[in-house]
Amino acid sequence: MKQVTVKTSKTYEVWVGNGLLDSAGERIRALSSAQRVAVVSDDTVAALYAGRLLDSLHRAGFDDCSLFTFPHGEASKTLATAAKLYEFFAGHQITRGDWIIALGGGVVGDVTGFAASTFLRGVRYVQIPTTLLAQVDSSVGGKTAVDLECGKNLVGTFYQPSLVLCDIQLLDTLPREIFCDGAAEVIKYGAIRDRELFEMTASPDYRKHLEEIIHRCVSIKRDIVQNDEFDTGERMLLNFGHTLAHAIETQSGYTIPHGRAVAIGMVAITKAAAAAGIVPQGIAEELERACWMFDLPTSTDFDPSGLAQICLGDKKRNQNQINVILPEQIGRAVIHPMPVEAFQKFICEGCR
Ligand SMILES: NC(=O)c1ccc[n+]([C@@H]2O[C@H](COP(=O)([O-])OP(=O)(O)OC[C@H]3O[C@@H](n4cnc5c(N)ncnc54)[C@H](O)[C@@H]3O)[C@@H](O)[C@H]2O)c1
Ligand SMILES: O=C(O)C(=O)C[C@@H](O)[C@H](O)[C@H](O)COP(=O)(O)O
Ligand SMILES: [Zn+2]
Repeated sequence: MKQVTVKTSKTYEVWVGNGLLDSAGERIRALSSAQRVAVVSDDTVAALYAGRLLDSLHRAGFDDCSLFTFPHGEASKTLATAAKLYEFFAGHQITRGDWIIALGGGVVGDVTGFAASTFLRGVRYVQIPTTLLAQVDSSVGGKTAVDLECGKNLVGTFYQPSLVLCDIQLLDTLPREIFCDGAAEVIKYGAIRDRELFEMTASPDYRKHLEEIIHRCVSIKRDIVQNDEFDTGERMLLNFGHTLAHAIETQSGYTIPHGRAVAIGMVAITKAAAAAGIVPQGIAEELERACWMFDLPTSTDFDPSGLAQICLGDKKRNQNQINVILPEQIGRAVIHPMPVEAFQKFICEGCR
């Protein structure tokens, strides 16, 4: 079992290990005198794990627990789902003293966090991430969001969870492609901060090192988010590959999963930067090889000028400048500001 303490506007623990789902009730009870708990999940995850979570909550004396589920997938990460959550919380008389639990992947975590941050202007919530992606990345750091048709995560808040429980055993039921989506974010963490992690990712006995890998990613995220909770500087490094990824997801009508889009985004932006002479040759190929180990795609057929246009609506643009994250080497990334016109040319020429 490993533990990471995150000290931001809220201080909280992230636990990484086996068996955390069944002890969730007592761990939450140690922090909370809530009378009511609302659990939010998607249909797939609820069928697998909600029963065990509810049993654990009841054992810990939470007698008034309710469960809301929505259809799985990115298409549910919307204001419409958030609105249903508000009605559900109100209908179950959730108060500011009660707690909300997000049980699921990044979609459940992001939309539940968003609803928790806005319902009654803030109800405490716990993240119990059930995908690799959610355990290494989305459950920590307090970015919450919903998508708009025209762009990814365009509505959201910064609202830290009160506890994060990463139960590695829950990953046993993940289909391989969904596990591999998470590997894209692990590759990102290695590429921006930790060459050893990057190499560990590429090792054949990857699964044996999951606790160590999740712990390393969460620790990197903790360090970055503690320095820049509100994404005005260093935190932008966590966006390596993401501006393009978000454009790809949007262009696909959210049918291309986030992890796959991030894999394409990291490789494409690094290739474009190498072609422009901004980063050394060879890094994109190293990234590409790491992605291929997880059958992650590394290129797209979408028209680059259309993608560049969508990129300009994402969060890394500030007036006439856009911040592009680039790896100078595996293990070290930098924020490279570009004028908007130069960025469009950079994407159109570099991503063909
Ligand atoms: N807030 C952040 O910092 C942050 C960071 C990274 C990604 N994200 C967001 O996370 C989302 C992607 O998350 P994701 O990849 O977890 O997708 P997801 O939540 O859609 O989960 C993927 C699929 O796996 C299923 N699933 C989840 N856990 C399972 C389990 N244990 N066993 C079997 N099936 C399971 C789900 O039902 C779903 O169909 C995107 O919306 C992305 O923008 C947010
Ligand atoms: O926590 C962060 O900061 C990240 O950028 C992590 C990303 O992996 C994640 O996909 C995040 O949701 C992207 O944020 P956005 O602000 O670019 O929407
Ligand atoms: Zn991401």
